[in-house]
Amino acid sequence: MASRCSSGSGSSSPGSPEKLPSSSIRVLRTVESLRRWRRPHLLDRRSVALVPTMGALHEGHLSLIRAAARENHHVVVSIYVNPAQFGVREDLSSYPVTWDADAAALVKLDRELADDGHNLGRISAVFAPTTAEMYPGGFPGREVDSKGSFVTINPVGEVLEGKSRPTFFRGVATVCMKLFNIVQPERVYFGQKDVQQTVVIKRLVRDFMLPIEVVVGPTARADDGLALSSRNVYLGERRRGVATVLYRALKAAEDAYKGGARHRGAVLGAAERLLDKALSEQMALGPEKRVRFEVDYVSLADPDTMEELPDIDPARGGILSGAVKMLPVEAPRDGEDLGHSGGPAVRLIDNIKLQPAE
Ligand SMILES: Nc1ncnc2c1ncn2[C@@H]1O[C@H](COP(=O)(O)OP(=O)(O)OP(=O)(O)O)[C@@H](O)[C@H]1O
Ligand SMILES: CC(C)(CO)[C@@H](O)C(=O)[O-]
Ligand code: BAL
Repeated sequence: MASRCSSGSGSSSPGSPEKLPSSSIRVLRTVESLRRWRRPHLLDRRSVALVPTMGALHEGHLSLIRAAARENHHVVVSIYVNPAQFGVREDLSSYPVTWDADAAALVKLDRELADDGHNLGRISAVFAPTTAEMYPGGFPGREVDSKGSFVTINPVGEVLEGKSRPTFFRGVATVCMKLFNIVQPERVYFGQKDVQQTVVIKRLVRDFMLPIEVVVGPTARADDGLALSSRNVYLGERRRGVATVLYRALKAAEDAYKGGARHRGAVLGAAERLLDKALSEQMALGPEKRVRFEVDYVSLADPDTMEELPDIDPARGGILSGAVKMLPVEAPRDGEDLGHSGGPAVRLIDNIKLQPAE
């Protein structure tokens, strides 16, 4: 369960660099300190990887760090909850901040990496800046019409997640451009769970000629298939039991594709039927038992543009994706676990890559 913690408590003595407790992982909080750490590695030709995160680390993040350590001499993990990507009515104020648990997870993983002879590198640094550091001209605001130095990647940033969250990809692209310029990584690691984000980042790298390789790691899932996500802590037990509905729906659509369906209606219809049935079953239960959810979208899109597909070209495959809003529990039972911050509505996303079939 996530806990709130206002600041990091790395170990340091006067004059020595701050490190995570009992480790060699440096904690760098300023652009200047990161650059100072980075400079010698530009000269000694040691490769540096960046794994950008917003903290509240889970196995999905750790799997990206493992992949980065296998292929690079140094791994930098950034932990920064970037306000610019949260809409004005989104969950910035309650987003889980779990510095101590994150630090412990990184130290444990770093030992594991050191013991495994197959890795090129380990976790060298955590970059944990403040918003004043990341937005030196002053934070430009979270409104759609806020003025400031933003990076926009359209039209891919306007559809699907971008339609529901109009400032989201502007915030992501802007902060990633900053992180890439600060860290100057050879490789960056992103998760397939946020598939549209990976497409936006690949465009950013291509269109701004950044000398960076974008690596996408597979979605880490719980045993029942739910995609791991920092926001899962909002769910509480009752909604957690139903939260796999989106994954099951996408699986049903994938099964239709694997069974030979190629038309959009036939593929997505399988997902929509599962969602309708699951919602009807929930609504038949009383308010003290049921879980209500709203489907934001279910999509079948081109893997390179995220534009909707009328049919699947089996030579190219496609991306099945969706977003579902799990509504707050209606009639909580005495002592019921409602989740982090009292269990507000929580928007879950997921996707499945339809592999080329021919
Ligand atoms: N289940 C997962 N498997 C693989 N990568 C993941 C998973 N969840 C997140 N990531 C990746 O980790 C990186 C950092 O993501 P972030 O810190 O936002 O975590 P998150 O769990 O996606 O949080 P949120 O609940 O806010 O979406 C992103 O590249 C994201 O795609
Ligand atoms: C890439 C990212 C760290 C940018 O803030 C964020 O969008 C995330 O955690 O996926
Ligand atoms: N993993 C995506 C970050 C966000 O939803 O803000």
